[in-house]
Amino acid sequence: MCNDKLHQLLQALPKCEHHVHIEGTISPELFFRLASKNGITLPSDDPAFESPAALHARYQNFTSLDDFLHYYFVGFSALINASDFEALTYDYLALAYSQNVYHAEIFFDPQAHISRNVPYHTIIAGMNAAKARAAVDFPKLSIEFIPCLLRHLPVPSAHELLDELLASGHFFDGTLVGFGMSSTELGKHPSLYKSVYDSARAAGVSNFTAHYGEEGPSDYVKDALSLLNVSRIDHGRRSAEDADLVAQLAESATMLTLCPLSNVILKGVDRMQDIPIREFLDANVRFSINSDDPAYFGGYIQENYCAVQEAFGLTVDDWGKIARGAIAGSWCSSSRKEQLLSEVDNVLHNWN
Ligand code: HPA
Ligand SMILES: [Zn+2]
Repeated sequence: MCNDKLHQLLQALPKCEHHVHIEGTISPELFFRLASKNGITLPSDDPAFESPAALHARYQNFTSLDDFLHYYFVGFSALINASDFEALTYDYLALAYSQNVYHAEIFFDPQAHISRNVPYHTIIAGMNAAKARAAVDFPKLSIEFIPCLLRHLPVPSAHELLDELLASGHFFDGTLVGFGMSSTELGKHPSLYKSVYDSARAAGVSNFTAHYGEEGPSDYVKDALSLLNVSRIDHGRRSAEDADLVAQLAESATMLTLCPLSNVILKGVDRMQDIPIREFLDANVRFSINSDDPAYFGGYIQENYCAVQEAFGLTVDDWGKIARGAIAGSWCSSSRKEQLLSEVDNVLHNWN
């Protein structure tokens, strides 16, 4: 919780979360509980897996994205049944709603489940069950799901994933709202995935995003825009290193889904103040503020908003711009955007 006087506004502000990996919401406690229930053997060669407290402690010392990803993917091993995915998703939605998230677009990584013989339909059954319960319990919250291809796996595996997703029909019945990619960035140039994105687009998928500019250079972001035709970039922090790219992002209204605590914890920046929040605001680059993998990075969306406020001392107008930009960049209907905008306007109006 931040001490800034804007804290109450930041809590009350209706929020859109566009960058949260559902598997990144598994706390050490839930991981141990599910692993025990499902009879999963924990890695015996790493003292971090001796207890939830030891795992928490290890999460304070990530050295890089790939160092984190090792623990992130071990976390997957505890997720076996639809009920596990339902519990994970519902718990995230409950917490997000308590922080006034009104629109959540949630990533998940099917390849890393299918390869463990957990079928795609098991994941979706669990997440959909959570979504159905949330529709009753959290009436102001809209929820979308976005599968991510994993870049540490061979490219043919991404094509296989796309084939399975297309065969499910889920891009066209409202189950999946778009397509993204994540995992290791360095060495994974967008050109490697052009054929996957082209195939998805040719099959009728709309709404594309990709993680770039987290560890990788601004050229990766530029090339993702031109080669993959994405309308969003996840992270995109390093775009600020290229003034022409910043102008292009502003001109095209491409949204960056920034994850401030993630960048600090994974050592992408030394300090929160090094994230180019002020530069993006001044250049009219649209961005949202997100939690990424909140169980690993020490905070959900509210803690990210507060950390940004503490580092940058933003004004009410700045927050209005961020909140409205996040709505405009959301993958929801224009009538839903109108509703979200009026919720934001209500809160801002009453604040002034
Ligand atoms: O921040 C991230 N970057 C890349 N891959 C990821 N998978 C989960 N979180 C991340
Ligand atoms: Zn991410």
